[in-house]
Order: sequence, then C-alpha cells, then structure tokens
Amino acid sequence: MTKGDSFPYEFGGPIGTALNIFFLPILILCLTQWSAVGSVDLATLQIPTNVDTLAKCIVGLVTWFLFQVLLERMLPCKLVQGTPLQGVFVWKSISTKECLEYRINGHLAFWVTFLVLQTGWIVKHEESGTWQFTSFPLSGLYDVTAELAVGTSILCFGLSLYLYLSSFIGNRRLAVPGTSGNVVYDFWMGRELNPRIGSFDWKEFCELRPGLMGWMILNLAYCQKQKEVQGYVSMSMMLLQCFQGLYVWDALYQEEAILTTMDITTDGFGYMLAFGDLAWVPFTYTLQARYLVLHDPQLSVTALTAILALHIVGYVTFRGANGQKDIFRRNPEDPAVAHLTYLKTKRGTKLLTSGWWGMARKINYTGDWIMGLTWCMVCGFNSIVPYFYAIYFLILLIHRSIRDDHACQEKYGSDWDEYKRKVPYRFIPGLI
Ligand SMILES: NC(=O)C1=CN([C@@H]2O[C@H](COP(=O)(O)OP(=O)(O)OC[C@H]3O[C@@H](n4cnc5c(N)ncnc54)[C@H](OP(=O)(O)O)[C@@H]3O)[C@@H](O)[C@H]2O)C=CC1
Ligand SMILES: CC(C)=CCC[C@@H](C)[C@H]1CC=C2C3=C(CC[C@@]21C)[C@@]1(C)CC[C@H](O)C(C)(C)[C@@H]1CC3
Repeated sequence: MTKGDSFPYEFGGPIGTALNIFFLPILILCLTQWSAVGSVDLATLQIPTNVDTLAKCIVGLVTWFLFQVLLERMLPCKLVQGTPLQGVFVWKSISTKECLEYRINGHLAFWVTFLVLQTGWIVKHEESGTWQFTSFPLSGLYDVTAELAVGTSILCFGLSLYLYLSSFIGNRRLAVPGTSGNVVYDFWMGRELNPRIGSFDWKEFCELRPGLMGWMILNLAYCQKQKEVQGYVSMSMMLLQCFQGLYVWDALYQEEAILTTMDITTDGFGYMLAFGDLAWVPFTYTLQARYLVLHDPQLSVTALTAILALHIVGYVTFRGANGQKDIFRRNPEDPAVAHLTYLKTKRGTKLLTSGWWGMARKINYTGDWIMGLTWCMVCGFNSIVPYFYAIYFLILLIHRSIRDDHACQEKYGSDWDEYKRKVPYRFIPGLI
C-alpha cells in the first residue's frame, strides 16, 4: 500500500467488524439452543441468567485454559523455526527475515488430556470410604453449554482487549491487515502479528489447543449424554466422533504444518482469531453431536457407508494437499515431492504446479469442505440446523481463498499471474 491509498478493508470494514463482534456471540447462543431442539426458533431463545452457574463455568474455563498452558510449558517438546516473519514494526517500517521458534508438543498434550479425561480425579467413595479414580462426569456439560458459551465469549473479549492494548507497548511487530488506525477494525483483525510472553506464543497456542481439544471434549460429553438419554450410542454419533476426532488429532499430529498457514504468517491475533479459536470452534463445530443427542436419523448401513466413502475422499484430498505443500516447503528434494514440477518466483519461494497443487489452487479447501459436509450428512436430512457448518464453512473458504489470492498477488506479482495460467482452477479441477 502506498501513501494516499485508502486502507484495503475486509469483512465489511469498521461497520462489518463491529456487527461481527456484537452478533457472533449471540449467534453461538442461538445455535447451541437450535441444535438441541433441531429447529430454528427465535421465540424460544433463552439467555442464561443464573449468575452462580455462569461464575462456576468461567472458573472451569480458566482452569481448562491453564491446564493446557501447563501441558504446553511442561511436556517435552521439539523446537521448530517458523517461516520468515512478515509484518511491520511500530517504530520502523521495515521487515527483517527473522523467524520465531515454536514449542511443538501439541500431539503429546492431546494424548495426556485424553488420558486425564479417562483416568478422572480421585474422589472418596461414600459407602466404602476408600479413595477411588472416577472419570469426569462429562455429560453435565450438555446442560450448561449455553453458560459455557457466554462465559467463553466474555473471556475472549477480555483477552482481545488485553492483546489490543498491549500491542501499543514497546516496539511490536504488527500485522499489516490490523494497522488501519480504526479502533474497532484493528481490534477485530488483531494489531500484533505474534503476541508472546517470553516463549509462550498466544496465537499458535490458542489456534490448536484449548479450542480444538475443547471441541473434542464437548463431543465426548454429548456422546455420553446420548447414552444416558437414549440408552445407546447411535451409529451416526459413533461415525461423527470418529470423523471429528480424526480432524482434531490430525491438526495436533501435524502441528508444525500450522506454521505456514495464513493465520500464523499474515493475520494478527485479535478478536477474530481469539474468538474464532476459543469460542466459535468448540461451540459451533459441535452442533452435529449436540443435535444427535436427541435425534437419531437411523440412517441405513448403505447410507452410512456412502458417507464414510465420501469422508475418505475428503480426508485424502485435505491431508494429501496440505502434507505435500508442507514437505515441499521444508525440503523440495524429499523423495515424496522431488518429482513434482514448480514455478520459481522472483521472491525466491517455489509454487507447486503439479501433484495436488497442480489440480486446483485451493484443492486443500475442497477436501476440507467435503469432510465438513459428511459431518452434517450423518445427522440425516430432517433438519437444516446441523448443516449450518457446511454453509458457514463454504462462505469462509470462498472468502479466505479471495483474501489469499489478493495477498499472493501482492507478494508475487507477475509470477502469480503465471502460476494462475498454469493452474487455472480454484477448487474443482476442470470446473471452477
Ligand atoms: N476447519 C476450519 O475451520 C478451517 C480450516 N482451514 C484449513 O486450513 C488449511 C490451511 O489453510 P490456509 O492457511 O488458509 O491456506 P493454504 O494452506 O492454502 O496456504 C496458503 C499459502 O500457501 C502458499 N501457497 C499457495 N499456493 C502454493 C503452491 N502451489 N505451492 C506452494 N505454496 C503455495 C502461499 O503462501 P507463501 O507462498 O507465501 O508461503 C499461500 O499464501 C486448509 O486445509 C484449510 O482448509 C482453514 C480455515 C478454517
Ligand atoms: C466466525 C469467525 C470468528 C471465524 C474465525 C475463523 C476461525 C474459526 C478459523 C480461521 C482459521 C482456522 C483454522 C482452524 C480452525 C478454525 C480457524 C481458527 C484449524 C486449526 C482447524 C484444524 C485444521 O487441521 C487446521 C490446523 C489446518 C486449521 C487451521 C486454520
């Protein structure tokens, strides 16, 4: 951007982002209630008013967050360099090719969390008077989901405020999209690129741990609840647990791959990502499991097999494409990618033009969306509510692909035009 150009606002600019900040928490509240009843009904919307329950939920949420921080700090880790940083400094508008170091132990944290959930806590058995391990009564989370969602939204607002204000202290590296000068817009986009306390990286931590694992825990809670209410766990619920469990596990197993995503390299850490990671993901990505607690679509084995097959297509595409880029960017001579063709850009980086990335420029998004669609399909076709994810995710991915296309056009100039000539399709080879 040159002096005199107006700021390239996204998300509807200051007004659009103000509306998002206000309405997204309300939308979460609506969705948690609609998914329980299985229909869209504004009239029955209830705002949690029990302050005592809300306070207990906030204490529980903070404990959960701190438990994940403890795991991140204490568990053995691999130290990995991120990509060369973009962004600008507060006091000098130059960007150096510095890289940050990340503590990679998310996969271990995942299994430790799972083990702790299974083992539970030690409680005194009332009749025998002995101390025994008792697993956590997760199903209770079903009844307080609305309070948890409100509590999380309050905490996210507080965290974003802290991140916004602290970005003015000292010589911080700012994310270009969050430096418009408009308070509301920058609060949403995030001013600082990689806010840290010592080696603790807020953005990388929040993107992968409390929210993603919180999603898994809410899913397990809803599964337990279904067993209590219906007396059995439905085939749809089992398949959904496997699909989404795999997605969460995959993200943590491939933790290093997150370092090359737009969120880490380009966007600041503000309300959009703090709320997105910590509130939006656990409370809206669990809508299908919440719906299934009281609704069993009783899909036939043929239908479930077809959904499973479609899910495999989605997963292979998503993992194949993301993995191929990750390996190639780390070591282009790796035997797994050495045969692939690429375009060498004037910037020095290489863009793959064959393999998964030769089929379509955002084939990884296509695979991800197909998976998301199968999560909705296991809920049958009686209600639109579980399909919220497929609709929202389609909008998010189209918008995200446009943002990334603009960013790459800026970064690569004529090389990007050449790349687009070589790989003309965006999502579906031969079609769009
Ligand atoms: N479940 C969810 O809610 C969400 C999931 N996702 C998923 O996250 C994953 C990562 O997404 P995201 O970070 O948006 O995008 P990408 O992983 O597609 O990363 C985009 C960047 O990759 C580089 N790149 C683009 N084309 C090529 C190429 N041909 N060869 C090599 N490098 C290339 C460019 O960066 P450069 O060249 O500068 O390195 C570009 O900016 C996706 O699978 C997406 O589906 C994303 C959002 C939400
Ligand atoms: C409505 C709103 C505030 C949206 C904000 C968007 C965020 C919810 C998403 C932006 C990018 C994300 C990614 C994942 C989760 C959703 C958010 C935070 C991700 C961690 C999911 C797991 C994947 O394997 C992933 C690691 C590739 C992915 C990265 C991007």
